[in-house]
Amino acid sequence: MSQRIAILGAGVMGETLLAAILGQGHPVGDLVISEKRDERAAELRETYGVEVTGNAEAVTGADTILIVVKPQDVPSLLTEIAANVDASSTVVSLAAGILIETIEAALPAGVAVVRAMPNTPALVGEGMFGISPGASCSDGQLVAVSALLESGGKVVVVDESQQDAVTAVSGSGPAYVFYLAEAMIAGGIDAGLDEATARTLAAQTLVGAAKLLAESDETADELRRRVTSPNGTTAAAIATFDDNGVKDALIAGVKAAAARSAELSKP
Ligand SMILES: NC(=O)C1=CN([C@@H]2O[C@H](COP(=O)(O)OP(=O)(O)OC[C@H]3O[C@@H](n4cnc5c(N)ncnc54)[C@H](OP(=O)(O)O)[C@@H]3O)[C@@H](O)[C@H]2O)C=CC1
Ligand SMILES: O=C(O)[C@@H]1CCC=N1
Repeated sequence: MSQRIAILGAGVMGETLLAAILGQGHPVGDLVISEKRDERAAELRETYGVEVTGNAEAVTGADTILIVVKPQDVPSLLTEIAANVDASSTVVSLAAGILIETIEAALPAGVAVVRAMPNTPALVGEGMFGISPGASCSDGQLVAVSALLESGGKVVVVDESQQDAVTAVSGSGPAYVFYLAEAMIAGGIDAGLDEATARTLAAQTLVGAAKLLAESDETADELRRRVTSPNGTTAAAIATFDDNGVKDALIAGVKAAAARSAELSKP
């Protein structure tokens, strides 16, 4: 049975989800994306062959509605679509910090709501999604949302109370890794490499280390120690990081992201 999917918001994450869902083999005719700007709408039609409309039109008759606008734009969006959302629809919000109860209160009673936190590696099929069901979401609806998002990567189900932490670790996390990559590339250039070579070395090192972490039973700490020969090069680097409080600063950064996510949840 065909499932009509509406994506509301055609920014970085909206386009990422569109590409991932199409990549999973969903017929383009089952999808619709909303966009106000004519130029952007034309670009989306041309690139993906997808239907582009306004929000109210997009949600009409949609089985699954993905909300992918900025958190501050969610309340007005909900007001705009509420009358056109069918009670049998599943609404998935990917907006950081927006509570399930806020969405449920703005939509017709009984609409199934799922809060999801994605990340941008979904663009290459290696995303991470933390999802939380609302009170009206059945097990079957949650499984269907999970299967849809798996088009972009892995999915874990968490209690909504953990969403600020999920946001801080995996939602914002790719930015921390790119920050590390920036530093590895800059350090490599200072040490004598050209930029392209430094980028290749850094990128493949991050891919390889991430794969090792994902596939190994060892802790991150154990894996790090296995790279670190006594009195060797890695020991010199780690000692310098520790002297400069790098790990403490990163932990503080993750906590700041969680705190900001919690702040975004406040009315
Ligand atoms: N980017 C990321 O890594 C992640 C993002 N998210 C969440 O995803 C959501 C979107 O983020 P992101 O894609 O980065 O942001 P963007 O700003 O790139 O995209 C948001 C899009 O929504 C559009 N928009 C704004 N208001 C409306 C409206 N009323 N109807 C339809 N479209 C509208 C904007 O258009 P215009 O620019 O014209 O206003 C813009 O194209 C956020 O809530 C964020 O918290 C979550 C995890 C990771
Ligand atoms: O920075 C943000 O607020 C969004 C949520 C997680 C990643 N990007």
